[in-house]
Order: sequence, then C-alpha cells, then structure tokens
Amino acid sequence: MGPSRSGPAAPVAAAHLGLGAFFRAHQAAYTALAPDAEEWGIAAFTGRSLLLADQLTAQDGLYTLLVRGPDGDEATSVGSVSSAHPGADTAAWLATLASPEVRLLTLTVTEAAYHRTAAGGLDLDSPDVAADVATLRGGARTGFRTVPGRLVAALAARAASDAGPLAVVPCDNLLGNGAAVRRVVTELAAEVSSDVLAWLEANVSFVDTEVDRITPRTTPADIEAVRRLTGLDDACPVVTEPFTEWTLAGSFPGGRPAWEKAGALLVDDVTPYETRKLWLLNGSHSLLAYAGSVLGHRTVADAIADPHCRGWVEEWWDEASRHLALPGLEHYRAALLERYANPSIRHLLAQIASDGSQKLPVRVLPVVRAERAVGRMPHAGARALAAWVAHLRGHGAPVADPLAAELQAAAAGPLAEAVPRVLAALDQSLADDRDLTAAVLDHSKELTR
Ligand SMILES: NC(=O)c1ccc[n+]([C@@H]2O[C@H](COP(=O)([O-])OP(=O)(O)OC[C@H]3O[C@@H](n4cnc5c(N)ncnc54)[C@H](O)[C@@H]3O)[C@@H](O)[C@H]2O)c1
Ligand SMILES: O=P(O)(O)OC[C@@H](O)[C@@H](O)[C@H](O)[C@H](O)CO
Repeated sequence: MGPSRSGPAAPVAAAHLGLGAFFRAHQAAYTALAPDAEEWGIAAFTGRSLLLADQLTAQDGLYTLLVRGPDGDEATSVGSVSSAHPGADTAAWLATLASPEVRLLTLTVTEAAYHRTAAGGLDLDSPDVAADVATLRGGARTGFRTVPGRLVAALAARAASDAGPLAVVPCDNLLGNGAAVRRVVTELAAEVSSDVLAWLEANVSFVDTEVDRITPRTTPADIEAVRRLTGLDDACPVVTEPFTEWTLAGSFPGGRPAWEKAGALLVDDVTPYETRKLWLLNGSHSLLAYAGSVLGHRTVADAIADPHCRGWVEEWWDEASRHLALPGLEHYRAALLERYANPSIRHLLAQIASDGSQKLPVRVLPVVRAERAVGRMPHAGARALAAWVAHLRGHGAPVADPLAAELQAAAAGPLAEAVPRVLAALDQSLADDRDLTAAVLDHSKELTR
C-alpha cells in the first residue's frame, strides 16, 4: 500500500515550480514543519515530466522523506504538497498563480533554466526565449518553452485577475538568486507588455535565499529501503542528509509560513551565507565532479576518501576562504568533510557535473578572479577549470550542458589551444591571462597524464 491521507490536504496558498528531489527535501519539508502548515498547502508543478506529478497525485501528495545519517535512517511522511501537476498543465499553472489565495511561489528549476547571459541579463538571442516573447505577445495561454516565459505568463494572469501581491522565492544555487530572477522576469515582461511590467514592479517581491541540503536522485534501492523501514510502497520517496540550512532575505507582502520556527534564518542580507555555501560546498562539489570522476570515482563519498581529491578540496577551501567574511570557517569545513563522507548518501559526481557552463561562473570563477586581482595564482581553482576541460574532452563524467556542442568543439584538438578556447567560452579575460592559462594547461596535463 502507498501513502495516503486520512484527512483533507491544506488549502493551496503557495505554488512551486520545479517539483523534484530538492524541493521535497527542503522547502516542502520546512513548510510541513512550520506551526501554521495547515494554512499553507502547496500546488507543486514539475518542470517538464509527467511521472512525478502522477506518482504524487496517486499518493495524495504525500511522500516519505528518508533522512540518512552516518548512524542510520529516519523516515517521516511529508504532507505539505496539496496538489501535484505536470509542468505542461499550463491551465492549472495559470489558474493557480491567478488565485488571490496563493501568495508565494518557490522555484527549483536548475541554474540553466533561467536563460541568463554571462552578464546576468535575459538571453534574448535564445530561440526558446524568442519563441516565448512571440507567444506572450500573441496572448496565448499555452506553449511556453522557458521558465521566464512561464513566470511572465503567470504574472500576466495574476495581474489580469488583480490577485494581489506575490513573493517569488528562488531556491537555486545562484548568487543573489532573487535579484537574478527579478532581472530575467522584468526584462521579459518589458518585451511583452508595459502593463504587466508595471503590475509586477508594484506587486511582486523577489526574495534572495541560500539553500543547503545534499539531496541525490532517488534510486530503486532507496524505494526498497523505505519499504523495509515503513512498510509503505512509496513510488517517490526522497533521500537526504540530516544537515539542512535555509537563509532568506526579502519581503513577503502576502505572508509566508513561519519557516523560522522550522529552522530557517531570516536575515537582511544572504550574501555572506550564499558566498560561503556556493564557494566552499558547491565549488568543491564541482571540483570533485570533474577531477574526481577523471580519477574514476563515482560518488562524492568515494572521491573525498581519496587523499588526492581530499587535498585538492582542502587547497580550494584555503583559496576561497581568503575571500569569505563569515567567521567559523574551520568548523564549516570540518562539517562539510563529514557530510561528504556520509556513506549513506550516494551523491553521483555525474549529477553534479551537469551544466558546468552555468555553475562554474557562480561557484569557482569569483574566487579565481579575486585571487588573480591580488596577484596570486589560484592553483586549486585552476585545477577545477583544468578538470572541466578534461571532462569536455571526454574524461570522467559524461557531458550534459546546454552549451555542450560548442564547448566540446572548443575543447577538442591540441590541449595548448583547447585550454584558452574553453576559458574564453567562460570569460575572455580568463583566456587573456597568460599565467592563468598556463596554470590551467599544466593542471590539465597532470590530470590526464
Ligand atoms: N539536489 C540538491 O542537493 C540541491 C541542493 C541545493 C539546491 N539545489 C537546487 O535545486 C535544483 C533542482 O535540484 P533537484 O535535485 O530537485 O533536481 P531534480 O532533477 O530532482 O528536479 C529539478 C526540477 O527542475 C525541473 N527543470 C530542470 N531543468 C529545467 C528547465 N530547463 N526548465 C524547467 N524546469 C526544469 C525538472 O523538470 C524538475 O521538476 C538544482 O539545480 C539546484 O539549483 C539542489
Ligand atoms: O543541484 P545542482 O545540480 O545545482 O548542483 C549539484 C550539487 O553541487 C548541489 O546540489 C549540492 O548538493 C547542494 O547545493 C547542497 O546543498
């Protein structure tokens, strides 16, 4: 028997786009733990797939959260998802966001889904973005190809029904994610309708967040572990670690669940938390994803057990720590080592390796630039870039990236020519830095020797 409810689900007051593993281990779990959870049911939409929406609907939105610590598993049933919908159901999407009862929208759609240029604006040259501009200008209510397109369509529907203010809460690993999403959404709205633009500027707040909880993809073995532990045939449990963190800064004009009572931190500025997390955790994750997989490792736990990889991570943390403001970095680093070594969390390096062109500019390049600005050579950062070049040349984890074709072409051929071409694809000024290019080349040779 699968999970099912004994009473009604909470009325829908929040929406989510990007229904997947992380949202269910993080934001939905915080909402479920908040004391006012019964007022904040969530209508959750997948990005694209049908399966998870169908599986959750068959389970009344309920799923098992399996928290795996080094010493054992703990299963809880999470009930904050009141309805689950496939991303293609635009009628339900527009109706949900046009409802005055809905005052909150969280997002976990991956970094790549925002269609940002390297400078952070909306990529209006993208054919998918251009198609959405045409669709939105034509007033169609379906057929959107991008996340910014879906967001602007929803805000237009909300403006039309005068449904009141909304807080948009992006939870992807982007620095200044609230401001980043505000920018792409306002730039797209400006292409489409000055009325919608004016409405959203007056009614929509974009909240910056730092989010942290390592949540790998669910495997058949996880489903079996849940069955053994709970006796339930849960088709879509989520496996995560005990550690969890959520820091938010911004306004919630229509209210929000009392997330702070569930452990979230409401602050004036998330930047120090966000940079610490993105550089130390995500930066080292990307380093391991490329360099560790070149050495033949498959998971974070395997790679961190290798003294070479562990040394590279420590070196990266030394470089990044020179540019971080929060105190207690030694403690943070020690905790990360424990989290990475958790043998019950099989976090695949191949999953982390995806979309490097979108992730490295956030996780690694700021530290490389800061080190070069003070005249130092960031060898660990150069190694991460070298490992990415090796990955694009076919070593280690397979390539999955929206820019895969052009990046793999840039990475082909003699290494001495490939390295500056790949660096230039990230940022021309990196390729123009001869000493950095030479260091990346040396690390590339060493890694693939
Ligand atoms: N998994 C983690 O440990 C973790 C931790 C912190 C933050 N995050 C953030 O959450 C995001 C999602 O992670 P997840 O583990 O839930 O992944 P997932 O694959 O389980 O879910 C991703 C969701 O985003 C949707 N999506 C993906 N690409 C899209 C696109 N181009 N357009 C529209 N929708 C798209 C998918 O359809 C799915 O609904 C990550 O990319 C990251 O930014 C994840
Ligand atoms: O989820 P992604 O693909 O953005 O990145 C992979 C990991 O680095 C990331 O998911 C971390 O596990 C997470 O950010 C931990 O909080």
